[in-house]
Amino acid sequence: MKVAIQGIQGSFHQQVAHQYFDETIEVVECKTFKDVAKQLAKNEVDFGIMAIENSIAGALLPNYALIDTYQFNVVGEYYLKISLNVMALPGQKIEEIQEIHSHPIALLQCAKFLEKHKHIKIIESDDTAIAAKNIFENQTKGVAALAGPTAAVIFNLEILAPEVQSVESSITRFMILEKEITNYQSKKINKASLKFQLDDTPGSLATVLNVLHNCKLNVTKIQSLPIIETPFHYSFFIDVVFDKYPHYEKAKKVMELMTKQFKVLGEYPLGNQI
Ligand SMILES: O=C(O)C(=O)C[C@]1(C(=O)O)C=C[C@@H](O)C=C1
Repeated sequence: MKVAIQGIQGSFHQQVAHQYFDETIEVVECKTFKDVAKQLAKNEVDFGIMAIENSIAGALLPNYALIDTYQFNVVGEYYLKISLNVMALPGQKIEEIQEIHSHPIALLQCAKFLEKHKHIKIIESDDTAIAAKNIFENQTKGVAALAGPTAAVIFNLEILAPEVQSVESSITRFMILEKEITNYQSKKINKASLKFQLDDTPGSLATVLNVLHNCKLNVTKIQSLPIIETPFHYSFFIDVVFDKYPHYEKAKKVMELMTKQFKVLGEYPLGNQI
């Protein structure tokens, strides 16, 4: 089975791929999330994995847009604890570090640390592990990477400052994507990701939320995304959790009538919350 991820060996996406599936899968490394989408769209891989939100840095909005425009199906989700560490070639002190390289979402998670070390220049990289790999391959002194502990082991780097995320518990939620739904998922479905638009009239969103409440659905996330063709109008992306599938089916029928462009992005089992 082939699974496309953004990042290389030692990245958080790679960890998720092996933990969600198993060690036997073939991981297809991509430079960008767009490349992950292209691989999946061309049927080059069976699944794609995309980070969708982090508990400190917030939503990865471009990934909402990719999942929507490529019409992928969300077939699962995975929550991973993110431990970010400052790592560099062995024998250096934090005072000697002039640059720190990492994925932009990882950098955002460490804003407090970076604020305290103003002498360090912040440079964005494609993923956390590639930042570590570049230091190792070029044997660059004075440069650190912000990455997970596995990257330090793989690329022989020393951890100068462990766990520098702004709060101890940083968790990223990842979406497991398929182009066409297969029957891989045999677990109970109790979560759904939905998208819709509304007329810009008073109470239109409140009415939808009331329907969800009346149908005993718990809204776990609501995200709006601009409709780029009509400035300051938005699409809504909502995640709901439910005990009984018929309750969700009822809500879905009402929402199909009440909203515009209603779309189910995926129905899947709620991931294990950390
Ligand atoms: O750079 C990595 O290691 C990734 O897997 C990417 C990514 C992200 O896209 O948010 C994954 C989890 C962390 O939140 C930080 C970075």
